[in-house]
Amino acid sequence: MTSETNKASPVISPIVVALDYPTRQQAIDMAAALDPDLCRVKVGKELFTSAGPAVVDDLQSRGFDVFLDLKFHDIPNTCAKAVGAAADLGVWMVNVHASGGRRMMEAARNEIEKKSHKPLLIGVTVLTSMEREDLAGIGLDVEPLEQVRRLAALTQNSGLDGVVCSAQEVAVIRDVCGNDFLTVTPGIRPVGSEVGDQRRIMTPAEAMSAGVSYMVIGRPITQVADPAVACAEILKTL
Ligand SMILES: O=C(O)c1cc(=O)[nH]c(=O)n1[C@@H]1O[C@H](COP(=O)(O)O)[C@@H](O)[C@H]1O
Repeated sequence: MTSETNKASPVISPIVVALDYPTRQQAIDMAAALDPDLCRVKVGKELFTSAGPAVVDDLQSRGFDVFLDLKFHDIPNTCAKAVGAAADLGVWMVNVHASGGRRMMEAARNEIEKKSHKPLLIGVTVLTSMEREDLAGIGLDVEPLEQVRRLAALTQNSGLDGVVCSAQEVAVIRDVCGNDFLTVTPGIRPVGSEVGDQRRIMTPAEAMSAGVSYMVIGRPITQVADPAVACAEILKTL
């Protein structure tokens, strides 16, 4: 269900740089150091909440495809309208929490189908910061891989274009959902970089071999002395 608009995107790199900043200016400064032919960018909750939709316009006018990562999770009507508003911003990709369930995801899909610009619609499975004990804490007595597999199948059956998951789960998702179903993987950590709050991680090269469609990378690029060099170095390993 990938839209024509997105198939036409000229960027061949799988890297999506997470612009997790508190101000528009910091995000724009980082974008200025990056090449829109070598990566896409992600606007998440921190930046969107502080800078608003204008920052999406700023980044798009600089040539970047924007992944609007607001992980919508609400009743079907509210979620669908939010996804529709994201489509109206012209973003390349938008996501919802798959745990919002089939009716919520179908409503989001249907809303996008009404729009002239159709972003890729992606379901977040199990956050890459979570491991088995975190799932137990919310009442799920299951391995992350099993929960990811279940939510990926539900996401595909609800008509979405792909999932956010860890690169560790990509092989299983390809088995269950096929090669056209997109996998978007945060939790990417080059050898030697700080793991921080992430738990289910892989290096960029491992993620590439696992067959991820896109890898989301934040701090290993944005928190180093030369982000452009870090991005180029990671690309070289792929
Ligand atoms: O949807 C996401 O992008 C996302 C899902 C997930 O399961 N884990 C995850 O880390 N993310 C986002 O991916 C980015 C990862 O950033 P770093 O950990 O700094 O590389 C952050 O902006 C997270 O909000």
